[in-house]
Amino acid sequence: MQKYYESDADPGTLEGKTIAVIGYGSQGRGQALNLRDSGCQVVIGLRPGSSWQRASEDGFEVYSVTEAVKRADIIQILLPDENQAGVYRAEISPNIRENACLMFSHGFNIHYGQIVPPPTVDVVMVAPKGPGHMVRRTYEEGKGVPALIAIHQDATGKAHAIALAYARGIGATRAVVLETTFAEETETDLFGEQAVLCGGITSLIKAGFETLVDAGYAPEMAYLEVLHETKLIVDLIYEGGFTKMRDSISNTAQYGDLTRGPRVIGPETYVAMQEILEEIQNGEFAKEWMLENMVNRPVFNALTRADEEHLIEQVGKEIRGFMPQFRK
Ligand SMILES: NC(=O)c1ccc[n+]([C@@H]2O[C@H](COP(=O)([O-])OP(=O)(O)OC[C@H]3O[C@@H](n4cnc5c(N)ncnc54)[C@H](O)[C@@H]3O)[C@@H](O)[C@H]2O)c1
Ligand SMILES: CC(C)(O)[C@@H](O)C(=O)O
Ligand SMILES: [Mg+2]
Ligand SMILES: [Mg+2]
Repeated sequence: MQKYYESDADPGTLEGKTIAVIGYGSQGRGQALNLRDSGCQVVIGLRPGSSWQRASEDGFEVYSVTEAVKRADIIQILLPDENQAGVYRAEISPNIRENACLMFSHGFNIHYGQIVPPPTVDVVMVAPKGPGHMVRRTYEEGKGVPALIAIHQDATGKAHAIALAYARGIGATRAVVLETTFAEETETDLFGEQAVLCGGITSLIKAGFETLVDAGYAPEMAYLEVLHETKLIVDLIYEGGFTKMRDSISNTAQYGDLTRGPRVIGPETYVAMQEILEEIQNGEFAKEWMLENMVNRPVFNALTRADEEHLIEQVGKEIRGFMPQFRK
């Protein structure tokens, strides 16, 4: 797999170019602040609302999406995936300059054909492999979050150099940048967040919590055991893989881990993961998510509310309130 580091990117590629960051949420804010600190010229494109005020308070020139796109050589679309196609049709497509570079941090809309850019523009991806808040925090610490780059369309012959320079601007080349395709990024990203990072982990924690509470143990005990300590264990895995984590836990824990873990994540889970991956690959998930948005998200809202009201969230709020590391 092709990998890039700091010395592979030429920051001069972005000299004299205006980058319009469209959207100022998790990724928009993190990427825009990092780019500015790296010496890039950045404007923000938004609709009126709370993000507008935040971007202005952070010292950015903020415009409507239409005005920002008119000023831009590079347009990084950091709107929610479900809003991108509508905004693209109404405000980006009519105003985009010939030879501009259209950029994404996730391939969803290009891969599933929701946005079809004209052949006169570059279409690239720079996708940080981490939440936007961490993109900013690690940059401020002098480090970076790894990123993926991909080229969908190279109208100018400079698409690759722009993507790499942008990745450097957000701090990603301080870690590592991997070359991929829109298809590979989209499918692996959706699978990861559904089956492991977000869906898998919350379901696992919830199942452990409910099992302990249903058996009569105190919710506070269950919370500390299966949620709070998850981070401490995952930090060790993150730093040095399973081996470092297992070096740090007791032999008793390690024996339980090796013999009981596969009973929790057994053949049934592999089948479910396979099905989830197939729904991503054949476009079924993308279609379901687009339709869910068209009917004002009944499933999304009901399931979000149910989890917000779950005992684990109430107990967690109370326990974190006692711990100094969570106080602002
Ligand atoms: N959240 C992450 O950490 C993360 C990580 C990797 C990739 N991504 C990708 O980055 C992109 C942005 O995701 P996010 O989570 O940062 O989004 P977000 O929901 O945090 O922020 C979206 C921003 O767009 C603005 N916005 C929404 N609708 C708008 C409209 N119609 N017109 C103008 N502005 C509008 C919002 O006010 C907000 O500023 C997505 O493609 C996502 O898949 C996100
Ligand atoms: C941060 C994630 C989960 O990795 C990203 O893919 C997202 O969609 O927010
Ligand atoms: Mg994602
Ligand atoms: Mg992701």
